[in-house]
Amino acid sequence: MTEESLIKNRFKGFYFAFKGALLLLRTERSIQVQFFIALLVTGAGFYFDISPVEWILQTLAIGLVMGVEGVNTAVEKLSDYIQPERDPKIGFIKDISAGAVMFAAIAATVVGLIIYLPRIF
Ligand SMILES: Nc1ncnc2c1ncn2[C@@H]1O[C@H](COP(=O)(O)OP(=O)(O)OP(=O)(O)O)[C@@H](O)[C@H]1O
Repeated sequence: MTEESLIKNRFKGFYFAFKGALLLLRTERSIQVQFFIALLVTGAGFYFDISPVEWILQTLAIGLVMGVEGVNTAVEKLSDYIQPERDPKIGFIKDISAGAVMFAAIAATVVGLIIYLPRIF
C-alpha cells in the first residue's frame, strides 16, 4: 500500500467515525440525554471555575460514558439484527453490555459528586 492510500484510508476511517458519532447523536435517545448532561456539566464547569485537573477528569468521564453507551447501542443493534426473536443468550449479551455502561456511569457520577458537592454545600 502506498503512503498516499494509507493517508487516504486514515481520513476515510475518520469520516466514518464522525458519521457514526452524528448518527448516534441524531437517532439514539440515551446518547442524546447523555449529551445534554455533558452540556450541563460543561456549563457547570465554567460556572464553578473548576481546575484543569477537574476539567480533564470531567472530560474523560463524559467521553467514557458516551463511548461505552455508543458501543452498547451497537451491541443492541447487532443483537437485534442477528436474532430478532426472544432469546435468553441475546438477553444475557444485552444485559452485560448495559452493565458495562453502568460501571462507566457510576464512575462518572462519583467524579461529578467529588467535583461539585463541595462547591454546592
Ligand atoms: N431478543 C431478546 N431476547 C431476550 N431478552 C431480550 C431481547 N431483547 C431484549 N431483551 C432484554 O431486554 C433488555 C433491554 O433490551 P433493549 O434495550 O434492546 O430493549 P428491547 O427490550 O429490545 O426494547 P426496545 O428496543 O423497544 O427498547 C435487555 O437487556 C434484555 O434483558
